Amino acid sequence: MPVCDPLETKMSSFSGPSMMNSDAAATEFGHQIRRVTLEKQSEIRIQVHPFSPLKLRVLDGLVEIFGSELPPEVWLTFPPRQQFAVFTWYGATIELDGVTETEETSTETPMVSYLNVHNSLQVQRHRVVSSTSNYVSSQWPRVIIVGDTDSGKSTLAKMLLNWAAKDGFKPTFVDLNIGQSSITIPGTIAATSIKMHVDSVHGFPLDNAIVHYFGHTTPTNNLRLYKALVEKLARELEEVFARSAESRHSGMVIDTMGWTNGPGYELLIHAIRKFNASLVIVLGQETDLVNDLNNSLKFKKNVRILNLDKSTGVFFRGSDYRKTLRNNNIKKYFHGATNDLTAYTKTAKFSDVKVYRIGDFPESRSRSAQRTYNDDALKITSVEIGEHLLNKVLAISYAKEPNQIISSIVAGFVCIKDVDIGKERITYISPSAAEFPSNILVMGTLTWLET
Ligand SMILES: Nc1ncnc2c1ncn2[C@@H]1O[C@H](COP(=O)(O)OP(=O)(O)OP(=O)(O)O)[C@@H](O)[C@H]1O
Repeated sequence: MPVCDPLETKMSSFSGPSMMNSDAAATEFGHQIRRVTLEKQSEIRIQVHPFSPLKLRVLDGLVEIFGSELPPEVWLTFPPRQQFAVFTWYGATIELDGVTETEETSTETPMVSYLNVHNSLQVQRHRVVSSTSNYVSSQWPRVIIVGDTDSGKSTLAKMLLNWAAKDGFKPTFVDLNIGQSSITIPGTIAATSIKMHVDSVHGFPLDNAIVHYFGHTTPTNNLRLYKALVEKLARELEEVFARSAESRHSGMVIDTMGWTNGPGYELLIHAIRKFNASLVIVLGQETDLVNDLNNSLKFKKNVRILNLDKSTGVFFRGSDYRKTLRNNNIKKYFHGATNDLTAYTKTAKFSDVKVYRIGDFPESRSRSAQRTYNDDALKITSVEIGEHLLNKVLAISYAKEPNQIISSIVAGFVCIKDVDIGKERITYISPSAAEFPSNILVMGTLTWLET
C-alpha cells in the first residue's frame, strides 16, 4: 500500500460457523476461467451470479478487496450475490472462474482520498502512542461514517479497519447499521476488535464481538431502545478502552444506517455524541447533511467533518434486494458463508425457556403502518410460547433476570422451526450444540424462512 501525504462478555460458541470452503455450484454454470489484467490504481467491480459462486485467484501483483490483501495463487470462493471490487495500487493480474452478474473495470476510484484519511488517522495513532499526556486529553481516532444508503459506508469502514490492522493496530469496529449489519445478523448493535484483516469471503470475526439484540431492522420500531443500546455499547467500549491501551490507541470506526433526515439524523447526532467521535466522514454529495452537521456540532470540541466522494462502484440495492441480503445474512449465520455447514436442530420444553420482548411493537412489519410504539418502550414483557414464534429469530441472552435483558449482551441466536402445543415443545436451529448461558430468549420482529 503506498503512503500518500497525510491530510491534516462476548459472543460464545453460538457466534456462528467458522471458515469453510466450497466448490458448490460453479460447475452447474460451466467453468469460464479468464484472466484480467488491472492497471495501477484500478479495480474490477464484480457482482457474483445470484445462484453460482465465483472463484478468483491472484496470479501476479498485489490486490486488495476493500483493504484486505489477497494471498497470491490461492483460489478463493465468493458466494452468490456478493458484490465487491478487486483493487490494485501498482497493477496486477487475476484469474476468475465462474459466472458473474456484472463485471466492470474502472480507473476512476476515490481510493487515494480514502487512503489519505487512513494516513491521517495513522499520524494521530502514532502521536497518541508516543504522547505523555493523560488518558482523557489523548485524542485517539474515533471515526464515524455517515451518508445515504448505498453510499459505501460499510465499505469505507472495512478499508480503514483493514489498513489499520495491516499497520499493526487493533481498531474497534462499531456496527450500528441494523438494516444491513456486517458483524452478525440484522437487528443487532455490535462491536468487535479487528486484529487481522477482515476476511473477504467470511466477513468480520465474531468470537470476541460484543452484541446487543435490537430485534428489528428499522429503528422506528423502537427508537428509545435503539438509543439505549447505543449508549450501553458506548459505555462498554469505554470500559474496554480504559483497560486496553492498545485498543484505545487504535481507536474505532463506526458504521451507521443510511437514514440521515428527521429521527434518523437525530440518531446520528446521538451516536456522534455518545461515542465521542473525533472525525465524521460524510460520503457522497451531501451538502445539506454537511451543513446540518456543522451546525449541530459547532459547540462540540475536537470533532472534524470531512466530506468525501462516494465511489461510482457502489452497487444500488433496492428494498427487495436488501431483504434478500438480510435473509442471506441470517442464512450465513446458521449455515456459513458458502452454505456448507449444517446447523444443529434441537428441541426444548416450553418450561425450559422464557421468551421476552422489549417494548410494544407490531409482530409483523406489514401491520406496523406508521404507528409509533413509544409507550413503555423499554418495558420487558414475558411472551407466551405459541405458533406466533414460528420462524422467529430469537437472541440467547446472558441476562439471568428479565430486568437485565437490555443491559446484557447476547450469546447468539436461534430460529424457531416448530412449536408443538400438544407436547409443549419447541424445535429450533442453532449454530452451536452448547447449552444456553441462561434460559432467557429475546424476541423482536426478525424472522427467517429458510429457502
Ligand atoms: N468499488 C466498489 N465496487 C464494487 N462494489 C462495491 C464497491 N463499493 C461498494 N461496493 C458494494 O456496494 C454495496 C453497497 O456498499 P456499502 O454496503 O458499503 O454501502 P452502505 O452505504 O454501507 O449501504 P447501506 O447504508 O445501505 O447499508 C455493497 O454490496 C458493497 O460491497
